Amino acid sequence: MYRPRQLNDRLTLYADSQCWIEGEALRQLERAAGLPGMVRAVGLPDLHPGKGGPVGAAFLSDGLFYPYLVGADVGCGMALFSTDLTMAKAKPERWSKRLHGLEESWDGDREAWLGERQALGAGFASSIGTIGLGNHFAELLTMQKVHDAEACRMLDIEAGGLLLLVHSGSRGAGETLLRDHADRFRDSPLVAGSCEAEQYLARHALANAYAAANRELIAYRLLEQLGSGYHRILDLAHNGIERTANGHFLHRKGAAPSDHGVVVIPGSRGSCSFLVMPVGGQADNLWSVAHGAGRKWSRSECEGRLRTKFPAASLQRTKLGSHVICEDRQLLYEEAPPAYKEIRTVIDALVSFGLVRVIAVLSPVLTYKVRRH
Ligand SMILES: Nc1nc2c(ncn2[C@@H]2O[C@H](COP(=O)(O)O)[C@@H](O)[C@H]2O)c(=O)[nH]1
Ligand SMILES: [Mn+2]
Repeated sequence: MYRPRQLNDRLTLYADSQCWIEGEALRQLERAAGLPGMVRAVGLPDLHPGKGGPVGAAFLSDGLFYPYLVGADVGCGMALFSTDLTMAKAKPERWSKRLHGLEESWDGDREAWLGERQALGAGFASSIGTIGLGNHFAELLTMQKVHDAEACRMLDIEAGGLLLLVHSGSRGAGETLLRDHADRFRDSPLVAGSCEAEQYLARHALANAYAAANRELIAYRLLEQLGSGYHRILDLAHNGIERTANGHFLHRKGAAPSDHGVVVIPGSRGSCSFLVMPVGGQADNLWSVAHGAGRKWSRSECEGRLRTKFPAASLQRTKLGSHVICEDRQLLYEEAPPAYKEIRTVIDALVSFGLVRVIAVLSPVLTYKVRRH
């Protein structure tokens, strides 16, 4: 088993020589780990630079916490659902023409949906059930390889069945939460127990609940169009702050919780995703593992790098044969598979550090990003 790199007495990096990590991401990680009140920090193998701080990292602080480290999409995460659909009867080409409307307001009872999920106070009811732009998506996947059949059986996952992975967050709720904080405190921390800290944490809890309710409604809306029910296998937020049992604050920014059982770690719409089971105590890695492959290229450089080799229309199919619904030319380039790092190096690193074991490898069938209105 490999040992992680101890960058200083409070900072550990879980990346081996195969993981490419940008210098700026390391600088951001070191800077954040050195902030007042920080007890410990970890960088994960998908580490890459972010707006305020690094993405692919977790931070433990004492007596105060830093909203800006978690950013505007509080509660953003991955939810995985089993469906009634099978690969044998899948019609991805037909579905890619038929599926629609996940960028438009849901015409069902939004208040009831939010209320039943303790998310009504978050506001932004008109956005519930919408994917949002950027890196968010809903994706049907098939099982490419099963490593642990018993674990799959326990999770109610069948080899020929299609799974639905939804990546979305708290939409306007998280955005206004960070904006309101930054207007008053910029990147300063909030002091534990202060009125401002309690107010922030209360809105954070609502944003988290909203994000999970959003992912479930996206699943419901998409699968309703395909005549399928669903069953939630997991829902894990990779951006957020939680109070630990001993009163510390655990920040996760692009870090999947590894203390709630099975985790799905996506690659890109053109590569595999992995279902993994965390193993061991997980305290050294702050109960967190990678949340994805992590970006290799910034959004602004993608079109320039890819345009000559890949006409926009060619990006609506992937080299794995899957279909992509994305009627936004710029987004097609910004989120193209080459913009992301190699997921296998991330998974190999997690396995070699003894943090997870692989249960199954999933392959994309159809990815829904956005339809033009
Ligand atoms: N299976 C898919 N994975 C994707 C897609 N687009 C991005 N990704 C992966 O998800 C994470 C999300 O990271 P975040 O920081 O934006 O929360 C990213 O690192 C990629 O590995 C996709 O369309 N399908
Ligand atoms: Mn996310």
